[in-house]
Amino acid sequence: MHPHMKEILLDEQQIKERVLQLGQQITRDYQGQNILMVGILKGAMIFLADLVRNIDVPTSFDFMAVSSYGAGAVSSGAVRILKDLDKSIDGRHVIIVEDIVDTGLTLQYLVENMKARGPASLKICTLLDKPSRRKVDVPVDYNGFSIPDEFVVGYGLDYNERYRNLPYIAVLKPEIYRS
Ligand SMILES: O=P(O)(O)OC[C@H]1O[C@H](OP(=O)(O)OP(=O)(O)O)[C@H](O)[C@@H]1O
Ligand code: HPA
Repeated sequence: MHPHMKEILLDEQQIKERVLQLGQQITRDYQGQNILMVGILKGAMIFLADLVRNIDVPTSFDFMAVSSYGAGAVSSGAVRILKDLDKSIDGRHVIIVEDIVDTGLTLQYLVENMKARGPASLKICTLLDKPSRRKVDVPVDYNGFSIPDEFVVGYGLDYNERYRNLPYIAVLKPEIYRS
C-alpha cells in the first residue's frame, strides 16, 4: 500500500466485480438503444474506461470538465465549465458518469445544464456515493458503493491532482490531507 494511505477501502478485485455488475445492469436497461456516456473529467476517466468495456449495447462517449469555485476539497456549489461536450446530446440517451457524489452540487448543476439540451433520457452513474455529505438531492440511478465520510483517493480520485493512478480506493492519512 502507498505510504500516504491509512487503509484500503476498496481493493482492485472489489472494484472490478462491481464495475462488471454495473455494466451488466446498464446493458439490460438499455437493450435496443444507443447510449452516450458523458464522463466528468478528470475523476471519472478510469471508471468510465473500465465501465464501457462491460457494456454490450452500442455506446459512445464524450467528456465534460467542470470546476467548482471552492478551494481544495470543499465544494461551494458554483460550477464553471472548463471543457464542454463536443457534440449535441439532443435526442440521445445520456448517462452522466461520475467518480463520486459528495455534496451533490456538481451533479445538480450538470443535470440542469444537460436537461436543457434536450436528451431523450438522462441518468446518473457514479462509482462512489457519500450520502452523509449530501447538501442537495440528486437522483443517482447507478451507484457502485456507498462509502463513509472519509477523504478517499485512487482509481481516478485525487488529492491535489495526486494518487489518481492507484489501482485501489484508499483513505488518505489525515496528516497528508492537512499538510
Ligand atoms: O458532489 P460534489 O460535492 O459536488 O463533489 C463531487 C465532485 O467533486 C469531484 O471533482 P473535482 O472537482 O475534485 O474534480 P476532478 O474530477 O478533476 O478530481 C468529483 O469528481 C465530482 O465531480
Ligand atoms: O473523498 C473524495 N476524494 C476525492 N475527491 C473528492 N471530491 C469529493 N469527495 C472526494
